[in-house]
Amino acid sequence: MTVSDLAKRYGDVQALRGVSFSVEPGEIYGLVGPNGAGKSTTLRTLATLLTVGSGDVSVFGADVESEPNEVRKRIRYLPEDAGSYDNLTGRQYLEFVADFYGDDPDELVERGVEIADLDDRIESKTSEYSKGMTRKLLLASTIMTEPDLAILDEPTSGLDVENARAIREIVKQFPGANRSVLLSSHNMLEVEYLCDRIGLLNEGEIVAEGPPAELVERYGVENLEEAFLEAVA
Ligand SMILES: Nc1ncnc2c1ncn2[C@@H]1O[C@H](COP(=O)(O)OP(=O)(O)OP(=O)(O)O)[C@@H](O)[C@H]1O
Repeated sequence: MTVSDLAKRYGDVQALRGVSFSVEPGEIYGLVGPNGAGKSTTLRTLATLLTVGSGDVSVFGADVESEPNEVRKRIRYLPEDAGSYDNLTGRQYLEFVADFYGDDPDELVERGVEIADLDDRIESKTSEYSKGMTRKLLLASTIMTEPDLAILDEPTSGLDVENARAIREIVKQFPGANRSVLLSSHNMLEVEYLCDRIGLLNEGEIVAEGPPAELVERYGVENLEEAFLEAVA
């Protein structure tokens, strides 16, 4: 997956100013930056939901603008504010999603139930779920289909410590030889733990990129938060 010199404007707002990065098979790549840096805009463009302003964006060789259906076959996207269908139980929601994918929906649902790890609450209506339970269900429904690329927008935002940790473990387990993750976060500790490489995004530009430990070393600082401050200074 490659993003090359992506720029994007909303009216007067220049949201992205020439963003370039790639995600290699098997890795977890994090786009990290403050509110408004352009993380969601980048992820939504990759997920074929926004037009490319200028630049090139391709996923496994397919161009997101000219071949969006090819891209959609290979990716799954979890928006930050995603909801489920309130009148379904957790299991029914997984069944609903599984029917769109794969030849064996039952197997997908079983995998989803296992990933969500909600015990018997999987049989409860999702309208009764806490935010953490909903996020676990949605993340399970996103990755149970084993996409080549899972695009996760702020997967742990707004969750308590325990739920955030559960989500991180699910994400950490996901990559395989041909499966990678692109996520966004403004939590530096989280990306330090999760990501093989990160891109520090600020005001629509990647100001530094590399493995978290290498960035810390490059700037001669104690942690990623300080590295970010140095990179934008
Ligand atoms: N639909 C829109 N219309 C106008 N401006 C927008 C729109 N969506 C995003 N923007 C602006 O584009 C810039 C980048 O926004 P984006 O949501 O991509 O950032 P972000 O890094 O995901 O931030 P957050 O962490 O707050 O979600 C911001 O200045 C934002 O106000």
